[in-house]
Amino acid sequence: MTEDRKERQREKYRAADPAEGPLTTDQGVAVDHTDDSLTVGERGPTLMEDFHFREKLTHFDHERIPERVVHARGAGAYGYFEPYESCAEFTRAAFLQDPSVRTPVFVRFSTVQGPRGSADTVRDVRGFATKFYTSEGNYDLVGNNMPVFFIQDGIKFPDFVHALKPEPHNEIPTGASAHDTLWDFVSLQPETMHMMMWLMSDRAIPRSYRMMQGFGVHTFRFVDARGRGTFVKFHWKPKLGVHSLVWDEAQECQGRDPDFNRRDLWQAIEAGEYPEYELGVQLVPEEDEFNFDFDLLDATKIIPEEQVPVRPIGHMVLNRNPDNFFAETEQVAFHTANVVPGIDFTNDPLLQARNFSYLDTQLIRLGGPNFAQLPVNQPVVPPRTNQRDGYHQTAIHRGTSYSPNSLGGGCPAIAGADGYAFSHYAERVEGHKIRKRSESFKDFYSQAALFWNSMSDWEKRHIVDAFRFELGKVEAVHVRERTVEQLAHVDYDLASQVAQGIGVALPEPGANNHKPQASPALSFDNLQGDGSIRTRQIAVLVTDGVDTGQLTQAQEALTAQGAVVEALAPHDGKVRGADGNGYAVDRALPTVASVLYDAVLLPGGPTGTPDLASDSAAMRFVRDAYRHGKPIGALGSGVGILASLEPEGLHIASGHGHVCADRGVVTDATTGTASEEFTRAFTEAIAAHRHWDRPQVRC
Ligand code: HEM
Repeated sequence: MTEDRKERQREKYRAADPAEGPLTTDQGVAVDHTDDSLTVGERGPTLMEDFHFREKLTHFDHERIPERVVHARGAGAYGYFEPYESCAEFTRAAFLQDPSVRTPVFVRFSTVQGPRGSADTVRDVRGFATKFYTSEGNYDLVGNNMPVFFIQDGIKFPDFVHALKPEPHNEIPTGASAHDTLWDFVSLQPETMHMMMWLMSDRAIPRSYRMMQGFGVHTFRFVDARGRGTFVKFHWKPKLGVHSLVWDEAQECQGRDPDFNRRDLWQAIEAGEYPEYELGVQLVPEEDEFNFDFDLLDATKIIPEEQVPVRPIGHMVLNRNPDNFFAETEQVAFHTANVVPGIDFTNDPLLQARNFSYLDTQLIRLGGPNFAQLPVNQPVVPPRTNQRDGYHQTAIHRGTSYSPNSLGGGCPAIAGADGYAFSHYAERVEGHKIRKRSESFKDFYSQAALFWNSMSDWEKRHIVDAFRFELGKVEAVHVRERTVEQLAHVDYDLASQVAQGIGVALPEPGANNHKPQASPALSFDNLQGDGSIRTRQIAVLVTDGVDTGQLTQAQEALTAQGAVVEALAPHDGKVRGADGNGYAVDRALPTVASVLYDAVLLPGGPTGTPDLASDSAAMRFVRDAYRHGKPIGALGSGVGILASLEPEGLHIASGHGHVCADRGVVTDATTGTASEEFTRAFTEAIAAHRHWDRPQVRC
């Protein structure tokens, strides 16, 4: 660990500088003792007059606030956003005008269903909420890692969330969607089908917050300086590519490291590997509003990228971890209605509901109307409002607080219509007051089918497995059957495979008359990123007798490319290399597992590495890495360890050359060095992330 990192480690535990003075009460009175309460004699009762004791306990008793009603578990980071060029052509938003202007941001990633203390790697949507502290006030882009939503109208949100959340009688399951009430709702509300396809895909188990997309979901509106509107959909794309876990691994991760995604984000930023995302927009001129076979106001629909390409307009870098989780990540308050001049709403009924809901819920979650004064929520431009008083008011306002006002300038002036002020887009609307879903919202299956058709074979396999897992946990047989009937409207083959897995009758082919269209941009195969292996976690399994020269060579080659290499051994401390020298172990095998790493390397040694082959944790590590499609490298006698798993079905290519590579397993049994050829082949295997076409292993 570098000195700089060590210092940062120390810094995060440092409460206050002792040189600044002693411990005090809330009133600033110095305390002489904080470990024993004031009692009558050594064994007597505690005295009421111990104000330090009472204050300390009282404050502790009031430390909790309500968690978010959804998206309770999250992780946040600060950073900045820079546009690539001026976007004046379609928006007047100040932070999108000048490439030399950096706008500070705070981002919170989250899961939706589980409580604050639930595990990270559950099957769920991930929130991706960004607060831009712009020169014209705060703009919040409150998105998810999936571009569509479950419902079309926000009035269904309480119903949907009640169905999704743990069931009311026993509060089970935590952080999971595999239960009766959710699937009951889903099977009765077919507008959910498109989103359920996304939720059953690997998008719902991202490898890292740094490796997932983000979407604004709704169609918003850009407004230029002349007041002209353009429809816009927002996309975040991670520089490292889009990568996911596999379900079996995600489940094990929930136990091995419930903080897996949170830790990953934190550690990458601490290591200076700053997550980076490109912001892209799909732009639709207002006159083209009705040129699509779906409604732009329907949040259960995407605009296929092949139809309207995503135009990159800027990038965001996250480069600072918060200092205090509660103060920043917990108290941050995002709101879809926090917009700035140049960005406006559309009549999407889901968006309209959100524009009410966030502020409303934050009034209770953050205890009153003054939470915009919390440091993480404060705009960089000083607010000048007529809002006064209320719980937790920290400002000392002077003067009057009403308008119009003639008594001495106590009230801020109103910016002119041609000033920088926000003025709502002057959309013309008219109609009768009715409760009715638009006919243009009623195609529930075409885009669910589009998503399915866009998947590669391995993605389809994972989706079928996910449906089988989830519905297999549903007790009510009629709910299973009804869901399969819905799936038959999406794709009959999909429905049949699911039906077979969950033991229900095959449905009649659905009235499915959508054209077999695909959008290649939706497949993981086309979202691989820049092909680098930066920040990938590589485990090297070592034991006494290892060839330290070969090990160091491989380690240096991988770290030079930005990968993080950790040596794991059956015990902590050091292993004795074949040359007699000690080699430092990073972690003991019993404390870790393959699910916490992206790839594994087995170096060899002149006398072989028999200890490893007989270590059950090490062998399980290799087996799991193989099952989960992870890259595996082996050198010299390390290849023998892999070979010992061949009877279980693990496949190793054999060839005439030194280096053999097949479906992410890269070996070189003939040499004692990590040659350039080996390193290149292993690096390519890691960059591909996973290798799904391997034969199954028996274990
Ligand atoms: C496109 C659909 C939606 C997306 C992308 C979305 C996204 C998010 C995200 C990312 C958060 C977490 C914010 C944070 O990190 O603090 C959140 C929280 C929340 N969402 Fe949504 N949401 C959607 C739909 C809705 C709807 C329809 C409603 C209600 C009508 C709603 C109500 C809430 C509430 C009440 C919270 C908790 C906010 C807080 O306590 O600060 N959401 N949502």
